[in-house]
Amino acid sequence: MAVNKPQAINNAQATPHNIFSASQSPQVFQDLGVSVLAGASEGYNVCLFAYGQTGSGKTYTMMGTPESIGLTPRICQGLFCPEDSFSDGQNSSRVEISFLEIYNERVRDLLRGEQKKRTSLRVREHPEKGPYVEDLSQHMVTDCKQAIDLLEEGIANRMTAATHNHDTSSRSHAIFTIQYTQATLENNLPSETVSKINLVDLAGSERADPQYCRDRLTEGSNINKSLVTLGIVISALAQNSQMSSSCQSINSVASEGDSSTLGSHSSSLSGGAGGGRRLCFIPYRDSVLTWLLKDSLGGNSKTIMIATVSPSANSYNETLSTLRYAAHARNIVNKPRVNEDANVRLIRELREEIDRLKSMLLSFELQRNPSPSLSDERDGNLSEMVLQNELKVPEKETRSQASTSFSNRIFMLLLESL
Ligand SMILES: Nc1ncnc2c1ncn2[C@@H]1O[C@H](COP(=O)(O)OP(=O)(O)OP(=O)(O)O)[C@@H](O)[C@H]1O
Repeated sequence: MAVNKPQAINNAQATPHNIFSASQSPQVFQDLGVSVLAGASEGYNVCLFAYGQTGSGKTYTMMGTPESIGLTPRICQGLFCPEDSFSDGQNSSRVEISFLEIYNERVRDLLRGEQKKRTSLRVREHPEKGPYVEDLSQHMVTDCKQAIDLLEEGIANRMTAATHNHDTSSRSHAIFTIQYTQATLENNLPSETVSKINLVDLAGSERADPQYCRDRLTEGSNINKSLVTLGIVISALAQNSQMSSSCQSINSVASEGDSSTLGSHSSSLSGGAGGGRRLCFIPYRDSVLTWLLKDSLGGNSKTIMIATVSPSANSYNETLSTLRYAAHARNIVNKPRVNEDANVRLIRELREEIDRLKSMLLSFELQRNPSPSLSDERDGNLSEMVLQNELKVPEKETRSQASTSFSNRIFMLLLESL
């Protein structure tokens, strides 16, 4: 799936020897896992999900086996492993883990005590943070072993059953989430970034067989329903992204050709430059899976889709369908942003602005304009802007929800720098 500039990574993009025989070799981690860790260390949300027909290797890729560990445990290792650490000694980090499954359109916590294991949880939507699962347990971990223990506990609690193609088929979608919080001190200014890493192992799709028992049929129809919704969401997002980029190129041609026409082309896609076409509605809420992955699929996240396919000729139709999904997903352009405390960012930007205006004042001072009235007026305006920014910084500082010690430190630094 694309991320601002296309960075789609699926099997079709992997090196040729990977296409049908991707093993659990460290290469899969190198190709995908390292970019997940890099994105998280920069403060982005990251999502990696495996999609493909039943038995094609999703769980094997995401979780692995004791002999050949998968991407999820390797990513956990990467977070804690000193040689892969992105910390420079000035940073401190906190890791919290949650693990849920979506079974028959209900959310279950895979890391709950025995008695609460089967309780289904509610999905709610926060106006800023987006969809979340109410009462989902969060587990703070301080080393890799604790993270892997939680992963194993969750896998043991997950729903599996035998199907025609696969003896231990995953009958639920599993989302392993790592919340990675980093506190850093950059140019003596504190900042805190929070990245969410969603590692998703989807349930496999399979054609319904009337000989299955009722439970299996219900499971199958729910799995298929959510995967169909995922497909609709992916193609609608891809369509919107394509419309958006064609609109941008029309705008840039227009602005190059005649700047006076810019206003008429810069309207939203619904109407104006989109040639009358409207952005598609994205039916995220038609399934719990797409609702929970709303941000990962079409919002603030760097997202990678792994398409797993079977080499068997019998799976031709399923393989074709998986590759179609992957081809659509490649066209999606997400808008990831660093998840930084907004007040801390504003204070830093204002401080940069103060520095910029101060240096402008200084350079005007040095090469004074022969026309004193014009120069005085310009100097007066700049001084006014510097003063305005200086006033804004402490005001923002008071409102900041950031830690008091951090805030005081920023204020002291600003006072020192003035
Ligand atoms: N690249 C691979 N190398 C070796 N064995 C593999 C590979 N991929 C999958 N397998 C094996 O194939 C079987 C099915 O794989 P897996 O459980 O990962 O499928 P799945 O796509 O998750 O299926 P479902 O959707 O039904 O859960 C497993 O026994 C797994 O060990």
